[in-house]
Amino acid sequence: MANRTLRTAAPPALRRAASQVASLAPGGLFSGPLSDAQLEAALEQLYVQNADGSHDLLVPHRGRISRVPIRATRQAVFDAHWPHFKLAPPVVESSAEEQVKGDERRRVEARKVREEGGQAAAAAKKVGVNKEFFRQLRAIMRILIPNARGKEVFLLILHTGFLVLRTYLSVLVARLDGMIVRDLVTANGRGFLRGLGLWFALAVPSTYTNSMIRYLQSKLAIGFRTRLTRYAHDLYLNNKANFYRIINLDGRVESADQYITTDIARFCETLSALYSNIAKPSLDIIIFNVQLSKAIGGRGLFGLFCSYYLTGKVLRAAAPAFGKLAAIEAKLEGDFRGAHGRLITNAEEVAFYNGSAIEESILNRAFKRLVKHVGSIYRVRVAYSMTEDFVLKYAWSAAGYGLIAMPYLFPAAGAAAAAKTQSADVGVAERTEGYVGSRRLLLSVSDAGSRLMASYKDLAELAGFTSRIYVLLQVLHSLDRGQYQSLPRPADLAPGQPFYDLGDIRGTVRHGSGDVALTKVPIVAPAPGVERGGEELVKELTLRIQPGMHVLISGPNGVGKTAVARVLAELWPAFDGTLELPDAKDTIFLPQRAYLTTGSLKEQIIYPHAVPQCSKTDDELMEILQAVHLGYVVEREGGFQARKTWTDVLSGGERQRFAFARLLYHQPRFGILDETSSAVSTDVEGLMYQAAKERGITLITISHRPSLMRYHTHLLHLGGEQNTWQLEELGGDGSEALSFEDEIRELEANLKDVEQWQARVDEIKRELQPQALQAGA
Ligand SMILES: Nc1ncnc2c1ncn2[C@@H]1O[C@H](COP(=O)(O)OP(=O)(O)OP(=O)(O)O)[C@@H](O)[C@H]1O
Repeated sequence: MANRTLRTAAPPALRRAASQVASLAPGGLFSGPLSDAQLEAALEQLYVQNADGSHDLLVPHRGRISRVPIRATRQAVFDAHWPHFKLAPPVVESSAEEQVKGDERRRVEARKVREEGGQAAAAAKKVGVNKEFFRQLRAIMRILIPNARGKEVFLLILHTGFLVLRTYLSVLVARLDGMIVRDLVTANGRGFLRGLGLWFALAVPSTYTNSMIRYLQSKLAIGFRTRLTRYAHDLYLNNKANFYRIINLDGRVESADQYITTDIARFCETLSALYSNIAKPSLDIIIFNVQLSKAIGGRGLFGLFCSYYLTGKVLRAAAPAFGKLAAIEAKLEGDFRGAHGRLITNAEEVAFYNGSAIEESILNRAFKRLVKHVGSIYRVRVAYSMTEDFVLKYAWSAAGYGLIAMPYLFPAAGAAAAAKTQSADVGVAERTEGYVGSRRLLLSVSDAGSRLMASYKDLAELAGFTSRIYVLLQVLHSLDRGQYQSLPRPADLAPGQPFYDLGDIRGTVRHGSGDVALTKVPIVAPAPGVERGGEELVKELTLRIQPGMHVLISGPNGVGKTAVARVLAELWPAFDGTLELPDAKDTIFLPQRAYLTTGSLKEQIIYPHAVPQCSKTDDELMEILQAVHLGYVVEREGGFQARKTWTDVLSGGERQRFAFARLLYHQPRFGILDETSSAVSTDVEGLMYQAAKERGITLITISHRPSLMRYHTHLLHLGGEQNTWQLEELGGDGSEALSFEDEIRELEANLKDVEQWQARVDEIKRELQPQALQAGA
């Protein structure tokens, strides 16, 4: 969609198309080709809201639009799963001495986790096919197969049916093989031709069965992936902003995007492939061995099993830690992808600095680490593959030859007597038939065995992916419940000194208040997994902002101004005191960087509303844009429905004005603005502030610009000694507009004083001259 403007449809046509899209039955499909208007309507209208709160996505696909029902995971489901994902409670030490030792151990562990790049990386070192792996897999299976009547169960049953059918067909093929060779040896042309006909007749169901097995395996993988991705999304993107917490308030998972996009996909593919890779050869081995036992007898079969057992032992001992290697590979893939993501996000800045060379070396370093690791996996695989090949292809076959030959070389007495009565030719033919059949079965067993052994390697790799997915879900579950990493208070911290541990948040938050109020709330920069805890930026802030009280927050860089906004937005916790907040819909936060979403021009104004929620007409939206001096953009960009990469086409100031337009569109009771107009000229800035106040929005502004004081009634100054703060009432009602004329007048008045200041500077310089100082002395 990059930089592509769709042809603007006439509004009535668009409205008609939109109503067609909305009236489409759930699960329904628009048959193509769609008109431009319909396509626009569907692109614009991301989803259709249902009466029960669920929504149906409108997904354009190959010139059609399908309506896909999406049901959010219910809280009851998360509650039921929580016991399977929660961390084991810390061991309670009985004596004070043990307590100290336990605390030290937790500190060392946290340090190690940090050094190793997150919990997932640390966990990767312990993965393998063990009890913990099966526990984690069971917990994830609850998400993949939520009930016995689900689609996945049906797919599994069908899949199993085809697996059995394929094994049965293989047995038939083995028998037929023997018959064809027998007819050849006895020069039975008719029998040979009949055998060939049967051979082709069997080929049709065999090829169909093989294709169906692959198809069902892929269906199962995509079904699992859909369930797991939706589950992770529901936890990641809910109203608790867990996507923010996982990045900023928790050090356990790095690059969550890699987990959700790539690791989940690889986990599901490996899992569903593993089912066929284990079920099919296991079934083959059982059925083929039953068949073989008819030819080689009970003793032969016992010998065969002894050889399986021995080779299994040898291979297991020779197998490297595939799970651990796979988990580390996934982490390194994540790092590499993350480095690329960072470059894309900051492309313009890097280009301005001409920073390609250093960025390339950062990317290459991440890639090199990945390649080195993958190279080492290949190396360890060479030795393992050699052992596997030798054991499964050659040792098994040799043992098999010996076992098959037994009945022929050492026939039982009765069988030998019977053989004598038959003609020599018939005896040779039957022996050949028996031998070829058994030989094919044996080859199949050997093949099944090697697939089973190979699937042990897949199982070990699955253990690696399982551990990563499990850690992701565990962290998301615990963040969703407000449970963070906790560390003990450092022993050397003075008793009166505060220690801010994310595991010990004591503040109270009350929603539904008419004001924004903080009572003795310390503003603390959280530090997940850091021994000394969070850093106090502002000491116990107490402040009540009532409607109509416009507060400007100022102070030096890094003092904690944005941190106050983060606490008010509940992104950072209130470690102590009481926070009173209005309902979420009554407050809008405009962050420092003006965020632009993907979608149409209209969606930039109404964000985070989606089109179906838009409460204003195009004319009303135009009025809002004019209030922030952006009216011209609609025509320039091709209408409200135009879709572009907005960060590329809007200037910095325009982006900030769009953010202000959002404030006017939502018209909340409180607007918390963080340097929202730093790139906007002062005259337009003044008009925007004026427009917001006229709409009854109480402003809480973070800014370094003193010119903004005139739009506020109070000044909160941060950055006093020992993190103190000061609230000052500003003169006036904050309603004075600043125009260019006002600013010029103000500057001219200041210029008048310049002569006086210059005279004073000269005076000071004179007084500081050495002669004057000596005279003074
Ligand atoms: N995600 C974070 N995790 C931990 N500490 C942070 C985080 N973001 C910022 N900090 C720290 O919190 C302190 C306050 O940051 P904040 O962004 O509130 O500063 P500010 O007063 O708004 O500065 P500026 O005027 O430069 O925007 C800084 O020292 C910074 O190092």
